[in-house]
Amino acid sequence: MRIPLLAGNWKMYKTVTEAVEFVRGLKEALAGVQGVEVAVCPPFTALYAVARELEGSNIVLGAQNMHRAEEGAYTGEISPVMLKEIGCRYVILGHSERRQYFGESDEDVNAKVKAALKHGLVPIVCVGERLEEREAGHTERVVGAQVRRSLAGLSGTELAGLVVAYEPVWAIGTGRTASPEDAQQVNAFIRCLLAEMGGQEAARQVRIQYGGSVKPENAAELLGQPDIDGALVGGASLKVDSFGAIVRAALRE
Ligand SMILES: O=C(CO)COP(=O)(O)O
Repeated sequence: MRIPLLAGNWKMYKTVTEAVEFVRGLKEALAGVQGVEVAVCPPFTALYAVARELEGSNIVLGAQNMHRAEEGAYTGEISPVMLKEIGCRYVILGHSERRQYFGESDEDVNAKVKAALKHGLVPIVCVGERLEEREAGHTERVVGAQVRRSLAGLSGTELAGLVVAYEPVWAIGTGRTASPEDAQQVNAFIRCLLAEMGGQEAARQVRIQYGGSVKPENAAELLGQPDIDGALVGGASLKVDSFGAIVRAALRE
């Protein structure tokens, strides 16, 4: 059984004060919740304070990005060692906003994935097609290439332990969600590909999330699909009520 992972990607939202206040509310809202894993991924500045606030709770911590090197002269960057020490379990890698605005390639993502695994962080590796690619019928070709390149050179055991997030770019922050059937189809395709890359057992274990305008109203149907093992939530993860409702939708499924 794959335990669904509901992760909130806060992007560049919330000061330290706002983050701590939010997490206090979320802890209360999710007290006693079991059977799903819940993670929050605040901006770097709030990680330390949020980590302290989460101690002893059923919510875990993730970061939104990292550098591939352990340390070095890379002004403005954060290393996997730093994230691990602060208490992160997850790190989002290759988010489409990183690819689009910061020029991250699949090769960059691959190097970061390997560095994350080396330091005991679980990567949440994001893939997804743009609107024109979907409309041209190239979704599987684009997503397939991203998966193959971003996860190249990993063993079956390594693949089994990570998380892939299918996030169609046209559904991010637009209010436009992939239909549950479309999302299921791509997630199942990714799982097949991972079976080719790392074997059936790895494919059976790896968790594949869906992301892109997930909200309380559509969460249950998306999370009810057999190959959707949780959600990577942007906007709706910034409010306790909406994120809590999405977590509860996963519990029902
Ligand atoms: O990019 C996302 C999560 O990583 C999705 O963002 P929205 O949920 O705001 O569409």
